[in-house]
Amino acid sequence: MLHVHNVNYAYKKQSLLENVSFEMKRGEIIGLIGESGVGKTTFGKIVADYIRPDYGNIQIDWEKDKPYPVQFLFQHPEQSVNPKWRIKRILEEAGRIDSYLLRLFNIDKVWLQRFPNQLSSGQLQRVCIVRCLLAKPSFIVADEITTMLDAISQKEVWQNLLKITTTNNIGILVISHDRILLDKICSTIYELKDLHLKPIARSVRIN
Ligand SMILES: Nc1ncnc2c1ncn2[C@@H]1O[C@H](COP(=O)(O)OP(=O)(O)OP(=O)(O)O)[C@@H](O)[C@H]1O
Repeated sequence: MLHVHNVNYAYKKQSLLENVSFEMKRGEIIGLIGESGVGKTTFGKIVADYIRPDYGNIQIDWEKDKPYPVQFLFQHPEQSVNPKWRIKRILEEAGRIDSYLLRLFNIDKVWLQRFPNQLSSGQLQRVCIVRCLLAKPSFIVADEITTMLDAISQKEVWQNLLKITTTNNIGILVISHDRILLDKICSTIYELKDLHLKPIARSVRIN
C-alpha cells in the first residue's frame, strides 16, 4: 500500500497542493487528470520521491538496499537516460536484462549497442518502460508516457504494460490528458483542481 498523507507543496511561492491525501494499493490502476500546469507531474514526482513535499509525507514499504518501490516514467524519455551510456548499460543499471520483456516491448537486440540519440522517441520510451520494470517496482507513475506514439503503438504499449503489471501486482498512477484512455484502463480517476485531488465519475468503458 502507498499512502500520501496531508501533502502541501508550493513552487516559487505558487501553491500547487494543499493537504492532499491519497492511497493506492498494489495492482490498482488510478488515473490523474487536470489542466496543464495544475501540478500533476509535481504530484507524481512527490509520490515517486523525486521531490520532497513542504509538509506531509509518503508512507510505503521499502527495503533500503533495493531500488525505491515507486518508479517514475517521464513523458520525454530523453530526460531520464544518460545520453553517454549505451542502451545495454542503461538497462543493466536497473537489473538483469530479461529477453521476455525485450520481446514484449519490441526492443531489437541490435539497439542494445546504440546510444539514446540513435533511437526514436517512441523506441526510447519502450526501453525506459523495460528499464522501469527491471527495477521490480511495486508502483509506477506513468506521466503522459505514450503521447509521442501513434494510436496503434499506444494501444500495444498499454496492453503489454498492463499485462505485466497485472501479473506482478504493480499499481500504476496514470497521468494523462487523454480521458478516453483513463476511462478504459483505470478503476478510479482523480482530477487535480484548486490544489486538491477530487475523484471524478468514470464514463462507460469503451472497448
Ligand atoms: N522544476 C520546475 N521548473 C519550473 N517550473 C516548475 C517546476 N516545478 C513546477 N513548476 C511549475 O509548477 C506548476 C505545475 O507544473 P506541473 O508540471 O506539475 O504541471 P502539470 O499539471 O503536470 O502540467 P502539464 O499537464 O502541462 O504537464 C507549473 O506552473 C510549473 O511551471
